[in-house]
Amino acid sequence: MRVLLSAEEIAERVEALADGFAGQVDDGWTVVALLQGAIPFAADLMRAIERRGRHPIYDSLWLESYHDARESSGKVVVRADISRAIEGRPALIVDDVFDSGRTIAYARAHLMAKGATRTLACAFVRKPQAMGEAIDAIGWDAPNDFLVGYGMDDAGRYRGLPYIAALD
Ligand SMILES: O=P(O)(O)OC[C@H]1O[C@H](OP(=O)(O)OP(=O)(O)O)[C@H](O)[C@@H]1O
Ligand SMILES: Nc1nc2[nH]cnc2c(=O)[nH]1
Repeated sequence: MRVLLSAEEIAERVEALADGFAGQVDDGWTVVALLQGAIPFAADLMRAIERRGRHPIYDSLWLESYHDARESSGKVVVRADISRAIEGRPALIVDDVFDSGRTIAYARAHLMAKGATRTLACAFVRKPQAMGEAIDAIGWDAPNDFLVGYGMDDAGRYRGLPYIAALD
């Protein structure tokens, strides 16, 4: 395992993202974390947003396309939907990694179909193949490795690593 981004570097980047969102994401917004991978990043980002005096609603949407594989199945499946009405509200989608872009594109379409007024999307990590795909904010541009840590898993393992590493 090669460590690529330390816990300290992650924390600095989360604060910078929260600074960027604090002017936009007010109490009328819903923050939607994409399970399972978004959990550590969403927890850090929500706390950073709350520290800036903003109190959006928190919800989560469980989407899956990789299962235990290192390549996307190409098909996004909803395992569990959001728990509150999103109709008439803007949503900030939060995910751990933006790779093909398929998961976030699906989440945007899903929330808009349920009546969200607009979506912003944020992933902590962007992989090279997602360059040019639609995303509103990212924390870090990663190399083209298979990554683990800070929410990212290998068959369910390593999600709790406080740093991001490449698996060789
Ligand atoms: O941009 P993409 O190519 O769609 O890849 C990104 C998605 O891949 C992972 O989800 P996964 O299906 O592995 O579920 P998980 O969140 O439970 O790990 C990750 O959490 C992102 O949601
Ligand atoms: N764990 C993990 N999940 C992903 N989903 C899309 N890209 C990745 C990656 O690099 N690592």
